[in-house]
Amino acid sequence: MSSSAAPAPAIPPTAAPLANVECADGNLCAEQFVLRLDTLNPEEWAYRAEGNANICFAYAGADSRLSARPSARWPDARDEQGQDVYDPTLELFYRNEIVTPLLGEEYVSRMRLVRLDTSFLLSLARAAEPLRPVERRTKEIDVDQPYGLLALDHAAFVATDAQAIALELKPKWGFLPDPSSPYVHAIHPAKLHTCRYCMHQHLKRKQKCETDANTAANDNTAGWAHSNYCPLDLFSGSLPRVRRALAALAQCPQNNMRIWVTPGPSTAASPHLLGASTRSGLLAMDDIRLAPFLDRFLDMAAEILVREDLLSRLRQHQRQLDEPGISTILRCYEQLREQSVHGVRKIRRIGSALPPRMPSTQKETVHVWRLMLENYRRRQATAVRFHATRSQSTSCMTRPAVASERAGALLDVPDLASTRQSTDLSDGSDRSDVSDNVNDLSLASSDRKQQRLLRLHEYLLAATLKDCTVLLTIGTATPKPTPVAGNHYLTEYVNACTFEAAPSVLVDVRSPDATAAGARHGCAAPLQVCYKMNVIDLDMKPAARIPHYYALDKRILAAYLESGEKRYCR
Ligand SMILES: O=P(O)(O)O[C@@H]1[C@@H](OP(=O)(O)O)[C@H](OP(=O)(O)O)[C@H](O)[C@H](OP(=O)(O)O)[C@H]1OP(=O)(O)O
Ligand SMILES: Nc1ncnc2c1ncn2[C@@H]1O[C@H](COP(=O)(O)OP(=O)(O)OP(=O)(O)O)[C@@H](O)[C@H]1O
Repeated sequence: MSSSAAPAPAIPPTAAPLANVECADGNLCAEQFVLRLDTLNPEEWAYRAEGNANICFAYAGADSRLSARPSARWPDARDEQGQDVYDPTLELFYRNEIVTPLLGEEYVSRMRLVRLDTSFLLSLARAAEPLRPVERRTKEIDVDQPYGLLALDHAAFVATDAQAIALELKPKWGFLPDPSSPYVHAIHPAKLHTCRYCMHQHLKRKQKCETDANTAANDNTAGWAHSNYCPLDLFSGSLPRVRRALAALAQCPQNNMRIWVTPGPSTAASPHLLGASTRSGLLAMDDIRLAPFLDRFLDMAAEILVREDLLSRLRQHQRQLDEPGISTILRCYEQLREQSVHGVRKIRRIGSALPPRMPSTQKETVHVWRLMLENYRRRQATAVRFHATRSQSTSCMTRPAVASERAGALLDVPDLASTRQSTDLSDGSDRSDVSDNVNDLSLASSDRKQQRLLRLHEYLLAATLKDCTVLLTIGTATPKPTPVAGNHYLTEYVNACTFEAAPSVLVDVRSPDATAAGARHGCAAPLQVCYKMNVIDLDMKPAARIPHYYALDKRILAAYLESGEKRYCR
């Protein structure tokens, strides 16, 4: 049990969007984000789930007025040789200012920082340990984290008692590289027809075999099932293909699909959706209680995924931000690191200058991210204009001519592609380190090194989008958000979020597919459902991970080529 000195600030129910407020020194003010929870009681928080970097606890207190259950999450101890210092204010900045504008406020809900203390975290860690997946227990929960992130529970409806089933999807990489990209020569031909996920399956299988061999398992492929899921199906926008993707995931979910159930009072329609009253929580895909309604549920989910724009946005940004490919980005990274070493003394002399090297302070990081977004958007706008012009006037252009014109029009960037092989990328002597300043990093700048920095950050943003998770929560009743009364310490947060971002939408699933599914289950009438979709796990990926990405990419490709499979994902 912990208590902090300051009282909880009131959050008005219609709070203005949580802006990133900068202090006079230009850094982000942590206090602007912080929600002080005076009475954090470990007994009110139950272990929910964890990933590779974060652990999530859900509110499980007895206060029935709080029908929404916010979840607190924070990263566990990280192992990036000190390069990866977790800065929660920076994480919120990144989420609010960089990711949200691309994915849309309707899909990314706001979070608050909460002060945590070690005794609270120790209690949670102790209670969670037996519930944690065995394979994750090699990492300890970091009980020294000063802050956690408070989020709405996206697997449930807020401030209502509506029954809900939540489909958690980790879609991964939804694109193949563009064959007309100016960077295509740096991309292995196999990657033009087989997607990253499908290739990765071979490496995962190999790694599983190696682990089992080390642990002397009898059958070294026991427990491993090769997934038939292809992200290109999920991202295709075509109902049958999306449904096929969900079916493949349901058959072999790996870490890409989970189903959560929130029980609630029965309604006339709910038995069709829920099938059984289930204790709140995770349902195994082979749980017998899931069987009666799984097909129908996935039919509805597929329909909603096709109607909503989220996957299409994710795919578009993944692909465009990833365009140079990891080999090119690795070269940028190496060059920028060299410049960091050579340029640092000169940079200090010019005070507020932002050099074309890896940012080393929060202020520089914020600045680079903002410029990256601006640069990216400008390039997108140029691409749209270019394509519009081309469709009017280039009917007799040859494809290579189009490609090079496109590169010229799109890439105010380095031509990273052509410099990749040249000595320029490994040239660490930098006059420009002295002359570049914050303003010089404007979009019109043709400075290659600055552009490398921005493209590297684009790649890191792509990495976030390639690893995020989508929660689609479906209920049969229309949730009616009502303010929560009372003095519980979470009340204000729940109320603020309920009114800021209660995105539940009523949808009438009347497609032939849904009706057919209804008929199969003895429910021919179309079912009215409400749903909400949210993206979670939008963590910033550290630049220090670039060499790992490169090494992993090589291992994935090698395992795929070694398998002899030749897959054509579309
Ligand atoms: O590189 P990948 O594609 O294997 O992705 C990693 C994920 O592995 P997956 O292939 O989905 O099983 C990995 O997931 P698991 O731990 O395998 O469930 C993490 O999501 C990791 O990100 P982070 O360490 O949490 O920041 C992910 O790392 P990033 O690539 O997002 O940095
Ligand atoms: N706001 C939320 N509502 C409901 N569940 C959540 C929420 N945030 C996190 N979770 C649950 O906690 C799990 C772990 O959180 P998260 O995905 O952020 O961790 P991670 O370490 O970043 O994951 P990964 O290894 O995939 O990168 C999620 O898979 C999800 O089940």
